Amino acid sequence: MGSAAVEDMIEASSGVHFSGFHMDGLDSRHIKKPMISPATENMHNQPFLIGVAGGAASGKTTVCEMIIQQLHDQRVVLVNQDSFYHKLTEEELARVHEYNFDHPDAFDTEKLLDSIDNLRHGRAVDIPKYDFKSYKLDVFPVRRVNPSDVIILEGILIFHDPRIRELMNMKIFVDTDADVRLARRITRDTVGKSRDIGAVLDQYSKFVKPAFDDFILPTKKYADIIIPRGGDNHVAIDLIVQHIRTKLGQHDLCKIYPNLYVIQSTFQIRGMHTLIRDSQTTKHDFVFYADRLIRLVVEHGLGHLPFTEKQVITPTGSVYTGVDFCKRLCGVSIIRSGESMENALRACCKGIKIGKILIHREGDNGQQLIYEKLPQDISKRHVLLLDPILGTGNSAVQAISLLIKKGVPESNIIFLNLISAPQGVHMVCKSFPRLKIVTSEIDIGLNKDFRVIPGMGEFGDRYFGTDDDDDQKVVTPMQQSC
Ligand SMILES: Nc1ncnc2c1ncn2[C@@H]1O[C@H](COP(=O)(O)OP(=O)(O)O)[C@@H](O)[C@H]1O
Ligand SMILES: Nc1ccn([C@@H]2O[C@H](COP(=O)(O)O)[C@@H](O)[C@H]2O)c(=O)n1
Ligand SMILES: [Mg+2]
Repeated sequence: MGSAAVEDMIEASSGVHFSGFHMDGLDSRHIKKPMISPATENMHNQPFLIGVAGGAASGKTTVCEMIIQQLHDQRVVLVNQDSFYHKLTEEELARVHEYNFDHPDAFDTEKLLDSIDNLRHGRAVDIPKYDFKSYKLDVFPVRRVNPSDVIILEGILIFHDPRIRELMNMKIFVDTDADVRLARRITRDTVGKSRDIGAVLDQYSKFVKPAFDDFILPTKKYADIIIPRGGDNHVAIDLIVQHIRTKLGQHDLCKIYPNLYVIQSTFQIRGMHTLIRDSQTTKHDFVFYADRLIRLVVEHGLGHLPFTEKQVITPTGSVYTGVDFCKRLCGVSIIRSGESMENALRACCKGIKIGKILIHREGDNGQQLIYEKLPQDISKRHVLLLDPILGTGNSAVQAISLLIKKGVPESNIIFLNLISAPQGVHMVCKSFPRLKIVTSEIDIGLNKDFRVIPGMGEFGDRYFGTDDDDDQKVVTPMQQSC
């Protein structure tokens, strides 16, 4: 994904992610509003942008219609590249059989980009309808396209321009044999568009086939998914729809960073977050609920380790085919807050070795590595890096860089935290695309003091009891019942 797209995502993804919670009943006068930038105030959810390319009559529209049908409960719009054909001059119209409709220059790509930009920023656009018979764009009535959760861009050359390609979250290439495409084209153009068969074959050999070879086929390499047999391939379409559904349920940052995992939110998890974030929660309850959440994050993180298949004999004498845990493993905690996660890791992985890293923070950027104690053979182990809060990402980057310097492959590091700020996620995921981050919630951002907001204050102080006035804190009904 391109830098412009990433910057837009940063802007949008810094916004509140309520995950099913409503503000009804809350008295807004008592809620301190975080200081947020105007860009964040205008935040919107980023649509999931899908590109569908392939030769003419390969089945692109058919595939798109099948996806849309399966996503009937979502807001999905289809934008055809055809709508952006340049208007032909009188001269071109007079000699239309010499016009190359399959060349990238036949399309008004700037206008297409402008429409996509508007849709991505939540603005409706008017798109002309293209009439294949008259070769004209019907400006009246135009088609009004509203911003949606999923935008599908379809067209023979939709992957040609890198600026459009970079905006796409998923790229599909419909791969259908040339003879099938030609046969369908002949039927479509003669029966559907009342064209003369000689002219159709002439256009095919003069323009369509060379353009396919020179411009369309070379874009196949950009596809994330290649669908052979188009609409007949129900398995591929089901998988694509499943993937889109997963992505729609995720935080915007997960759409751009495949190495970021936010554990599935439930009301239990939200309840635990509510307690640990509440400034009135007692130290005892803070530790109890933080430990519960940490355990969930640790278990989720362990799920990302490689495994080997293992068969055992059960007491009934039957064979059970399962998996064996990854053996070469260690934890590394970033002192001091990270140490709060050690017990959960020890509880899950008996006898696990745990190393420590201390990074001193001076303001935002003055990071200094003060102390490290790591297992000697760390380069041969998978490392679970522990820190409950990911803020600016500066300490995390220092710690990860140290692990890599010690010979730990980037892909062997799983960074576990409870709360992440988008700024830290961007920094870590961009710097280390092969590492995995597992977190339980992503917050709005950082305040001017680089503290995560809404956040939960100084985790280490609250967990280890080094903050003050614990006695004044009240016990809530939920704390009593759970
Ligand atoms: N799997 C298929 N089997 C039979 N006909 C198909 C299939 N997929 C598409 N078609 C037909 O082929 C023609 C071109 O399909 P379409 O989806 O419009 O392709 P494209 O959008 O790539 O030009 C249409 O008439 C369509 O009905
Ligand atoms: N006036 C026109 C405009 C375009 N074409 C052909 O349409 C093909 C693209 O449309 P698909 O739905 O098949 O993607 C392309 O091959 C153009 O040659 C046309 O024939 N007349
Ligand atoms: Mg089509």
